[in-house]
Amino acid sequence: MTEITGATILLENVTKSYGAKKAAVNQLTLEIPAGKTVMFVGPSGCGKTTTLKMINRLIEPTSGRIVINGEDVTTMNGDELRRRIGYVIQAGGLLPHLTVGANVGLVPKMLKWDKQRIADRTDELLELVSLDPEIYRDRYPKELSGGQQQRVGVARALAADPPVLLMDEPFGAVDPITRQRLQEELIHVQAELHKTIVFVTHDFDEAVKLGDWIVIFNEGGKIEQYGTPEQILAHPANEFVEDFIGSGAGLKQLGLTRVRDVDIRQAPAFTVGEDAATAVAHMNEAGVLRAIVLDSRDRPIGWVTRRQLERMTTVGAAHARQFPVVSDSATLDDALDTMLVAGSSDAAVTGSRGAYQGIITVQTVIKAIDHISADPEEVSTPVGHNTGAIPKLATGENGVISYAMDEEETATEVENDSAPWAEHSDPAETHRGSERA
Ligand SMILES: Nc1ncnc2c1ncn2[C@@H]1O[C@H](COP(=O)(O)OP(=O)(O)OP(=O)(O)O)[C@@H](O)[C@H]1O
Repeated sequence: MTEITGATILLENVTKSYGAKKAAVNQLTLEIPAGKTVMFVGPSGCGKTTTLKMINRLIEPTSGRIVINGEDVTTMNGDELRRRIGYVIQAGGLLPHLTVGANVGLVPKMLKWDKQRIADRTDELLELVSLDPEIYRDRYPKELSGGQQQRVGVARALAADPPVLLMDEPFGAVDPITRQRLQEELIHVQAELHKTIVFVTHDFDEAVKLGDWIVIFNEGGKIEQYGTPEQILAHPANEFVEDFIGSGAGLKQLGLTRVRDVDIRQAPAFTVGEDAATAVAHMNEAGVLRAIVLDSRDRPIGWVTRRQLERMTTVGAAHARQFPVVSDSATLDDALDTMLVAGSSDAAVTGSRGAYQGIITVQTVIKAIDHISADPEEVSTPVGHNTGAIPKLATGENGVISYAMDEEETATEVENDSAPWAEHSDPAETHRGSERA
């Protein structure tokens, strides 16, 4: 079984009123299962950010309770709480006068880790978000692209290994292609780490792509539907949800199938510096006319023809002709898009940390479209409503909570979650002053 390092979050009958106005979030009860990614979507001003920030108490609820892994955190010291919760905002929120390495190592340093441990952790996290530590560790944020800064923001939020990650429109400020890459990387990071991620977005397609669960909010933090992307697309709960999804619901189902779910073809691949004659021999054996060129970290950098290789002594990068690359966590929608934009009928597929997996072709995608099922599996939905009713909670041994309304699976996840929730720290600490409501 995969280890879940995230924590269960329960908002219990939570209300937030700003002054005398109608409540921004009204009597919201919401369960966020451990180790899952839950997306908050809804129209502007419906209370997504308010709800998110009540979880780490950057915004204090007017009433109600917040329970994390069975522990009521509503009245605990807010700074202490935020040290246990990673927080990622748009553009990464990096400190401009600190290097990338120092930004990532900020919280470990505050926790007085020794220098070597901080350096090791920083490099490990930069690798995790696909930034070569040798190249980026000593750069300053302004020397990075928007997408790279955002990756550093994610690395920093993970530095002290918090069980919960709150992400507030983290990819809102980057171009669509970078956004796609960042989304795919987050999927890879989450597949390795199994954090509990709460993610606010304006973009329904992003919610479909990243979410295990999606909460569709209406004004006042009212939950219109809480379900898996498949459930919501196949069975929108009401007109509001239908309107929100928009007209392309059928096409959006393409966004539910990942590259890794379809047939990825193997194609010969050789690393820069390998003996060219041996490579040609392999190609002859396989009966192919072109091969993928990989860098020393197994990442595809382009392709060469057999004829080009015949003129080389070792496989070189110089002649490698670029071609589109998609992650195996990309949706078929994105993969097709990438190939069409590049004018190519195939693309290299990469896995974790950008390593080469094989190739996907337009033909494969078209074939897969025929097999997309419109009938989602039955799964039990976590608790989520605005009636103010609180699920019956029983606190058992070791502060483990169980829900009378809940299914066995969630309760098991809670019990299995032995992550030392109390020992973590918040990498976003230094910028939270400006975020405080
Ligand atoms: N500090 C504040 N003072 C007064 N009202 C506020 C404050 N912050 C938010 N609000 C109001 O609370 C409601 C919910 O705001 P919130 O930022 O949570 O919405 P949102 O769904 O995240 O919106 P968006 O998608 O536009 O970011 C809005 O009506 C907003 O005007």
